[in-house]
Amino acid sequence: MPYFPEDFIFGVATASYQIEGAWNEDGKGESIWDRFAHTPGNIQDGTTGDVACDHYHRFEEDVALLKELGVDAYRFSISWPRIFPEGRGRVNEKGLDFYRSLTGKLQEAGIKPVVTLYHWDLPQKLQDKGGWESQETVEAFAEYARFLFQSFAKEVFLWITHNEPWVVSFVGHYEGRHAPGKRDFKSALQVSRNLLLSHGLAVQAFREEKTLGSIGITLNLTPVHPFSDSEEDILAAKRCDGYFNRWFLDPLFKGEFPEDMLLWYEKKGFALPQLSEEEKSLIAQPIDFLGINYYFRRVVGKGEGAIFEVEFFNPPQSEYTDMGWEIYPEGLYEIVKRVSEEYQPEDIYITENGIALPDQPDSKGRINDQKRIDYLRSHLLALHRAVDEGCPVSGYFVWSLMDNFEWGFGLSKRFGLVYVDYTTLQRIKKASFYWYQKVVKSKRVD
Ligand SMILES: OC[C@@H]1[C@@H](O)[C@H](O)[C@@H](O)c2nc(CNc3ccccc3)cn21
Repeated sequence: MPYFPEDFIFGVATASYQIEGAWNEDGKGESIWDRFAHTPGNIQDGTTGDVACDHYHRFEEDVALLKELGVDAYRFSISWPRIFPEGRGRVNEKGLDFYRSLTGKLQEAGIKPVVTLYHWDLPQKLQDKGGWESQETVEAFAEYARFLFQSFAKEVFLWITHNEPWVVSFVGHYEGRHAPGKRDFKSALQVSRNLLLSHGLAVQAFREEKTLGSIGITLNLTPVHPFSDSEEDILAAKRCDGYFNRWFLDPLFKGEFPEDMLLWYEKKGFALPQLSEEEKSLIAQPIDFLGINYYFRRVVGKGEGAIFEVEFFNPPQSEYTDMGWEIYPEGLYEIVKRVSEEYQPEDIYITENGIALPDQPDSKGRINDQKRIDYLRSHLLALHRAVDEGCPVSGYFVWSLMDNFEWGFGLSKRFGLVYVDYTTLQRIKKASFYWYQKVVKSKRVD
């Protein structure tokens, strides 16, 4: 029976724009996701995060759910425009008070706060001045981070500078499916560079402020498998591994963007200015842990697609989630092993893993999400194998505590251990809530 170490951290994760609501209350400034969701056509089901789970007003009820779940830690993000409505300068005290109240309730419940500084809700005022393409946002982020390190100097267990810089860069600035909705590969490359620089400045500030806790960054990593063992499919998989994984792993742990990708982008007309020695050191300064968000793998072959010349495949024999993502638990083992061996991070936390399902209450108001239990079990067993083989993994966070606003899909995709009825905002614990409660309590997966 696989037991996790006694001090292994089990938690759940959320993010500010996805759960808080109160989008324009108590002095909060507009974010790029407020603007993006208010723009017709951007969100598949036409909903917004204006109310979402109304966590801003219901956080005490939600902390009570966390306490009942028995988690060791709770990962949430701070809404930058709730603290600095214009991105920098004037502080919104009521915004700061909300997070002080939240961390206070967590402390009372014996739950460790894990804070993500940036989970995609950039102040719109900064976007109006170029957003992540601009040096001003890099500097503003460093100020925002330093302010939070000073304001929560002792309360936070883990600090995560950025959630998934790959998504911010390429889904937000190339694919255009996320805010700010740009479709410009050159912008996406510039954004990825600035996100890394801002991460480095934040880590520097963390060390200077002598803040308690640990600091790291969270990447969404996906194993990339070639569709066949043909030379061209293997090369296509290598290109995708560079695009999805090594583009951020290499600068963070080796101080350089991957050479093969720089050459490929240059060949495609996207020359990126070299990082200076100072920039390389800033980005690659030591961090205390790497956060990994794992959901699925990718299977690719040679294709005619514009920049990457790849085609994606969905293996017919696999099962898929409500997001259309393949269920591939071994991928969690693979990515942890690969990152541990190739990049030697000090520590690893699985900061997100979960599944979207078309959950609905039955005639008795219960939600029997057995498929979510099966997904979480299989991924925890895969993770346990990596831990058993000596990989430095110290914790695991389910995405998500409760159903929430799923970005471009709106409220239609449900990832929660707790169901949210968006007409009444009632929370209903799913079967997976009670299953995970037992795992957290026993540190055992059966
Ligand atoms: O989609 C589920 C979650 C999402 O709600 C979180 O805010 C975000 O951190 C998150 N990242 C992924 C995995 N990566 C990803 C890949 C392509 C598009 C968007 C996200 C899944 N999720």
